Amino acid sequence: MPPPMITAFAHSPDGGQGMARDMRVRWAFEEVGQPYRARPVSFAAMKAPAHRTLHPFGQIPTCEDGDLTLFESGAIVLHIASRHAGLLPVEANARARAIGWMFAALSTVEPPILDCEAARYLEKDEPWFAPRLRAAEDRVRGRLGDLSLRLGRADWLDGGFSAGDLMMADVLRRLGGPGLLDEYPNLSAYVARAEARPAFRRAFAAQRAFFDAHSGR
Ligand SMILES: N[C@@H](CCC(=O)N[C@@H](CSCc1ccc([N+](=O)[O-])cc1)C(=O)NCC(=O)O)C(=O)O
Repeated sequence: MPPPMITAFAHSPDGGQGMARDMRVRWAFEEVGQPYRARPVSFAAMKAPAHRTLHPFGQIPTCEDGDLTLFESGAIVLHIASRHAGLLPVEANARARAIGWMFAALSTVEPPILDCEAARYLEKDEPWFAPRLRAAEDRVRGRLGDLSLRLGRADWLDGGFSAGDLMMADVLRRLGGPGLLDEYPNLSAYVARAEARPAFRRAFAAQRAFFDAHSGR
C-alpha cells in the first residue's frame, strides 16, 4: 500500500514557517517513523468540489490512508497515534489522559489564541481594537497560567512525550516570538524542548522544502 497522502497549502501564507496545520500531521508521522506523501493545494482548488469530497469545509490538511480519508488535524494525529507506536501510552488510563490533552489543546487552549489572531488581523483598525485585544490576550493568559501551573517543572504534560504534547506544543507555537508565551518561562521551555525533537526538525524541514518547491520561489 502506498504511503498516506496529506494535503497542504501550495503557497502557505506564513512563508514556510510551519504555522499551517499540516505541520502537526507531518510531525506525528515523523515521530512514529511512518513515511507519507504531501499534495499541494492552491486556495482556489481547496474550495473546488474535488477537494471538498475530502474536506467538507474546503481546508487543509486532509489525509488519505488506504481506503480511509480523514480531515481535522486532531483526528489525523489521533489516527496516526492509534495505528503506530510512539505517540500514545499502551496503558489504558495513561492513553486516555494523553488523548484528553489533545482535546485540551484544540478545544481549550487554541480557541483564545485564534481569537487574538483574528482580532489582530481583522479588527486592528476598529476604534475599540485596543480594549478588545487586551481582553482577548487576558483570556489567553488565563489558559497559559493554568497550563503553566499544571506543567510545573515537568518535561511533558503526563509522563513521556505523547500526542497530547505534540498538539499542545504546536498550538503554543502560534504564540511564537516575543510576547505572551515569554510570560510563562516553563511553557517557553516546553515549546523549545518540543521543537528540539529530531522528529519536529524533520517535519519542519519537510514543510519548508515543500513551500520552497511549490510556492513558485
Ligand atoms: N480544525 C481544522 C482547521 C483547519 C484549518 O484551519 N486549515 C487552514 C490552514 S491551517 C490554518 C493556518 C492558516 C495560515 C497560517 N499562516 O500562518 O499563514 C497558519 C495557520 C485552511 O485550510 N485555511 C484555508 C481556509 O480556511 O480557507 C484542523 O485542525 O484541521
